[in-house]
Amino acid sequence: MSATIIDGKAIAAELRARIAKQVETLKRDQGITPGLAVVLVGEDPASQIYVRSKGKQTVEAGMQSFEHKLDPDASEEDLLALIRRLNDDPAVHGILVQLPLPNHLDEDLVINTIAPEKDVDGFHISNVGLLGTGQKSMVPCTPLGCLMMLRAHHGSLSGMDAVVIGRSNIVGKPMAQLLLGDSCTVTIAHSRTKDLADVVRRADIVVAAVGRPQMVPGDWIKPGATVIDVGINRIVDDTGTTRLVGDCDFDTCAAIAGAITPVPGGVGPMTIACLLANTLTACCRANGFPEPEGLTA
Ligand SMILES: NC(=O)C1=CN([C@@H]2O[C@H](COP(=O)(O)OP(=O)(O)OC[C@H]3O[C@@H](n4cnc5c(N)ncnc54)[C@H](OP(=O)(O)O)[C@@H]3O)[C@@H](O)[C@H]2O)C=CC1
Ligand SMILES: Nc1nc(=O)c2c([nH]1)NC[C@@H]1CN(c3ccc(C(=O)N[C@@H](CCC(=O)O)C(=O)O)cc3)C=[N+]21
Repeated sequence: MSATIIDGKAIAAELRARIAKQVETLKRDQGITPGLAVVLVGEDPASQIYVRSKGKQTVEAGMQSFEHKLDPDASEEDLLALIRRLNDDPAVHGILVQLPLPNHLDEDLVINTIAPEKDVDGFHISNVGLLGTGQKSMVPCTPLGCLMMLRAHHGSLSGMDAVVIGRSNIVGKPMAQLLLGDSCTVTIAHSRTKDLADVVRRADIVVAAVGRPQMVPGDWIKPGATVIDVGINRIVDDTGTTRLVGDCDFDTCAAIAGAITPVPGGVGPMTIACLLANTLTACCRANGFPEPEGLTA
């Protein structure tokens, strides 16, 4: 293996420590505690794990955590009413509705009901538009975490060729916007892309956000390129044990890449740290305080 491992877990811990310090100052000097509300509809076990871990890290950063659990068959009306209540609650600076939602709920409607300034996921159409036009917005946590790791490793990304595999609204598209904002030449690949291997081979930066275990092999990677693996896939390996793998085949990619993020311990921890960063940013904006430095794009 030759690649440098980009240690998302360590970078996230450092980010959370900086956030905790600023939260403490905010509480001491202004008497204000940033608050994050997380809404979970249903009982998806993976979602429950994420929500628990978000709540724990929110409290560890000195913030208030509000958890709202709704039955899997909760009505859209009830969910929208809850969101409106949280929009009006001055103790809540950030609102996250865990996705995916059960099929009977209109995801776009639900997201667009969140007040844009409290939309710490950055999924509201206003935030998507602001990001796309280079204006101040709430930036989606996973792509923001990826950008922070890329900047930590490279400094400037200007002029680099970046390929994002995946075009979802929550990862692929905002990731491409952020890379463009940092002056990369960006290609977005997806399930209809022809000759994906050749497209990926051109990239100095590969961001894989597909949801297919170990899909990207090392021989697609340009020697020395940086690989950011967003995928979180649970597989049962040859020995019968369940483990977490990314969208990239770690061993073969690490043999060729210049740098790579591991799964677990890469993008995942950065996502949660960026959620806390967005909550602090939202709290400062809501109160007219100066924005904390280095927490957003
Ligand atoms: N670490 C973290 O914090 C997070 C991790 N994730 C993980 O990231 C992964 C992607 O998530 P998400 O964006 O929500 O997933 P989606 O399922 O919404 O999107 C997957 C994308 O991959 C594309 N795709 C599927 N198959 C192929 C293929 N064979 N070749 C090329 N492209 C393909 C799809 O193309 P098309 O549009 O044509 O269908 C689609 O654009 C998942 O593993 C998810 O668990 C997600 C969020 C946060
Ligand atoms: N509204 C909304 N916003 C999200 O940001 C959101 C969402 N819905 N739905 C689900 C996805 C997924 N996601 C992850 C967050 C952290 C880890 C994470 O911390 N992973 C650990 C491993 C955790 C484990 O062991 O399962 C790691 O990669 O090291 C993973 C995945 C956020 N998402």
